[in-house]
Amino acid sequence: MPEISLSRGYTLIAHGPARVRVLEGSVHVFGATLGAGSEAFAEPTRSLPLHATENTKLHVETGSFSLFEGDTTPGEWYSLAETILEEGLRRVIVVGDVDSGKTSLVTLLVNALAGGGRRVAVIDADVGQKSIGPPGTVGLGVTDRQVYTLTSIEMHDAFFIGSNTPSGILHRSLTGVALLLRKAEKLSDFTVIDTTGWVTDSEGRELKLFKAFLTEPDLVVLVGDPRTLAQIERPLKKLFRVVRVPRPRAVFERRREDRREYRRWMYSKYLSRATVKSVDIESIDMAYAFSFTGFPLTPSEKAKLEGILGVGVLYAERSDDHLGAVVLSQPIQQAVELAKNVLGVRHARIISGFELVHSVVGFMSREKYCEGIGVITSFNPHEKQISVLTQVESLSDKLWLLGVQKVNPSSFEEEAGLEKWFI
Ligand SMILES: Nc1ncnc2c1ncn2[C@@H]1O[C@H](COP(=O)(O)OP(=O)(O)OP(=O)(O)O)[C@@H](O)[C@H]1O
Repeated sequence: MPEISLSRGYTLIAHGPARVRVLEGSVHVFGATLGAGSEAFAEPTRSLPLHATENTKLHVETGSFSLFEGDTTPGEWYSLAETILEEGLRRVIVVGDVDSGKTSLVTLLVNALAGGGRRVAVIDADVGQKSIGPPGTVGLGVTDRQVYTLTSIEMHDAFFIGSNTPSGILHRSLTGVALLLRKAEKLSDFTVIDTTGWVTDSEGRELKLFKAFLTEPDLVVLVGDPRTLAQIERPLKKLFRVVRVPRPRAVFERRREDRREYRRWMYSKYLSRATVKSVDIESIDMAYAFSFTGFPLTPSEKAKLEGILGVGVLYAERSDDHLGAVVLSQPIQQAVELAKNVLGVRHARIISGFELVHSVVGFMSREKYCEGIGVITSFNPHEKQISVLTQVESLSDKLWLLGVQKVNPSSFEEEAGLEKWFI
């Protein structure tokens, strides 16, 4: 691939996946300086604006490129960063529409605030288009150095919400932000919170409002179209300091397929060193599910249940209002109703176990909200074993959080997921 001479003042936008090496001179990417010898990688479906601050020579490998005159990053973004640093605004939340440039602005703020002994925490609550932590999580990373992309900040911890959208589970997203903020502020001088681009309907607006109520930011930054953000801006202005900044002039909008492809890349990143581990189903404790949450039935209760259902029962449990069972074949509905009556429960979840296959799970421990994620690869009814592709060790001492998303463990492509609370 060719060498490119980039004149001072021009911006070369690399569309990922793309790799660029600076041969001579230097470029700025969201405020981070890349000098001669540095390399930059634009993630699949994302773009990196390389702004030449002097006459520069680049070596470009793979990817496509566009050239712009001037800096495509708005001047207001740089002034905003200066204000935050000068006034010591420790807690900043960035809110905006999809593809408004939120993540890029957060990157620029990190670059302006980190360094000189200062540490910056980023809480990445953009669960569908993650930079820090796998998809379906709120992630926390801390850095004391400049980064040209947030994905290079290591995940310190995360909170698995179990879905690529907070829709219907706002409480999980809010709890994740609250818990990680507590951790973030022990580790850093500044915390910047990135959010999803979901700002338009009532649930999306509520999520943003509650995130602000919960985090009590020193500054709310609204990025993008004022008309889209008006219903968030007015209430927030009454309570907090709010500033509005424009979106960059060269943002490249991503289609639904691009967003899926980006998630595929992120899943592969977090599962690339994973191995398949097998666990006895009786040793699992789960949340975000009905199954694996009740008291296991004794052998005699299980035998009685088999008699009522008329099918082999591998595992069964109950709580005050639910019966959960893993069975060898599906019983008839009347038998399930009879079992509910006999046990005096309102709900029955009778599963074969195969429903779980390819589900994404999160693993929580006492030390970390998220030790990592995994993909259930198989269910062996006769051995009562579940196998999971994961980097996490010793799965039976973790709390399993069952996600609704399914992912193919070989290609990492998303598959149709579970209905919430189906299992
Ligand atoms: N100044 C800029 N010049 C060129 N491209 C940019 C600039 N700022 C952002 N982009 C690109 O535009 C795309 C969208 O930006 P970004 O991901 O920051 O927006 P977002 O609002 O966080 O998106 P999402 O809706 O996924 O949350 C990205 O590929 C990003 O690299």
